[in-house]
Amino acid sequence: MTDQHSISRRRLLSTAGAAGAAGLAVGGAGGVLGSTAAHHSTPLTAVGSTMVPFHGTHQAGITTPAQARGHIVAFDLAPGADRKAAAGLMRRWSAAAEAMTAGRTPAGDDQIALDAGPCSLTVTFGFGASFFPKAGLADHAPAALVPMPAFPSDAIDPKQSNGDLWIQIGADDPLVAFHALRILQKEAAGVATPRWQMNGFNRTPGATARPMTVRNLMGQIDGTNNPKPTDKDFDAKIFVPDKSGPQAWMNGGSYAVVRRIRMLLDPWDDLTETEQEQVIGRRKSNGAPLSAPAPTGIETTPVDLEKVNPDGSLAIPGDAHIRVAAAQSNAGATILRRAFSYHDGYRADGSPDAGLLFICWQADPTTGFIQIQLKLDGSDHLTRFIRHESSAIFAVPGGAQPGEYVGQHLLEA
Ligand SMILES: C=CC1=C(C)c2cc3[nH]c(cc4nc(cc5[nH]c(cc1n2)c(C)c5CCC(=O)O)C(CCC(=O)O)=C4C)c(C)c3C=C
Ligand SMILES: [Fe+2]
Repeated sequence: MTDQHSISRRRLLSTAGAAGAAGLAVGGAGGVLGSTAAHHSTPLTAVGSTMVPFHGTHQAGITTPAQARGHIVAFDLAPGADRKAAAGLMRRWSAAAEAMTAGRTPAGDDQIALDAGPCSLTVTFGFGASFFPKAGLADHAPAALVPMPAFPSDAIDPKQSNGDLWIQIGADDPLVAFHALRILQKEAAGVATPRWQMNGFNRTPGATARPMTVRNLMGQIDGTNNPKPTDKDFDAKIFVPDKSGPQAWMNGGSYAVVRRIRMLLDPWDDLTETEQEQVIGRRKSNGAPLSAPAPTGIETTPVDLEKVNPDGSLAIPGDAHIRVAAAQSNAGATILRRAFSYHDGYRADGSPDAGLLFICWQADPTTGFIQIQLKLDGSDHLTRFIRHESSAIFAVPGGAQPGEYVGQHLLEA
């Protein structure tokens, strides 16, 4: 097991999928924080000094606990940029990401994150389907990187969707996250241009009395029933199994499905709390499933989809989100959800332009997100309170080893 995986896994387990209040601090004199740590006369806090290693079997930012700040950005290759140019860009991006995630200053630094530690910074890189023909690598395009089907309730903006290259940045400090975004955008000059960019957030570590699963902007505890790295079939469901041949470059990788989902918060707020709980199938206060009697039910109480109320009705309604999305309702389909909330101001009608930057991870999008969304769209009560407005699927290769860059096995195949 790699350092990255072991640190991430321990943090994930210690916080039950929540943003950790105090991650593993890896720093101090002579530690991995390097030059930035040396500037500090007093030690950094746990939030500042927590480091998620860049190198590993899998890229960081997949099993890493939710971070307080996120940026996702898609780029298109510039006209004439070929495989060699793309390889140079991935090499520069990886070098900058490795330095910043270790708390060191990258080449061409602009001092935005000066004084801060790595703050759990992760940088995750992916390739969209349109990348492969442009880079002369059509024969290496993974079969799993299928076009996203159009779902009946979709309201997708193509300009805010897809893209040749994708970066997900997460950190527990907004300046550290922006710094990474700015450095990586500057490195792309002449090779790739931003296509779309979105900003998200989660709880700040330490904001709650104990580490908790995050709440979304509808006020629900969100992320409870995610698969855990300790689950027997976790790796098989979330990561691409090793193979040989032209797609071996995806060994240890995963597929990211990205959906910007606006929440219709005004109609949602018109519901009573009980009605809201019926939409999801869990209590808002503590996340307990509606099949667990209050007050004994807690967030981790197993869901009982068969449970009936004394009046004969289902305890978890037939159209409740957790029933329709459950693996049992979708031939075992399993995804790892790792979202950020967003708020981009107000729409013309005065309603908040806010919701979820829904990012989920799986070994194969067809048997993951697509399988579940085919069921949700139409039969999930939550559909009436959300709009899917942008969409993308990215092939996210395995992590780089020291001395390598992300995507090297593709670009130098
Ligand atoms: C296609 C997959 C999914 C989409 C799109 C989606 C959107 C979405 N979900 C919430 C809020 C919650 N989701 C919860 C559970 C849950 N959601 C999905 C899948 C999608 N959600 C799954 C597979 C599950 C787990 C189901 C189970 O087996 O129990 C929950 C409950 C708590 C939890 O387990 O995380 C909430 C709350 C929103 C607001 C949203 C779109 C904006
Ligand atoms: Fe959900």
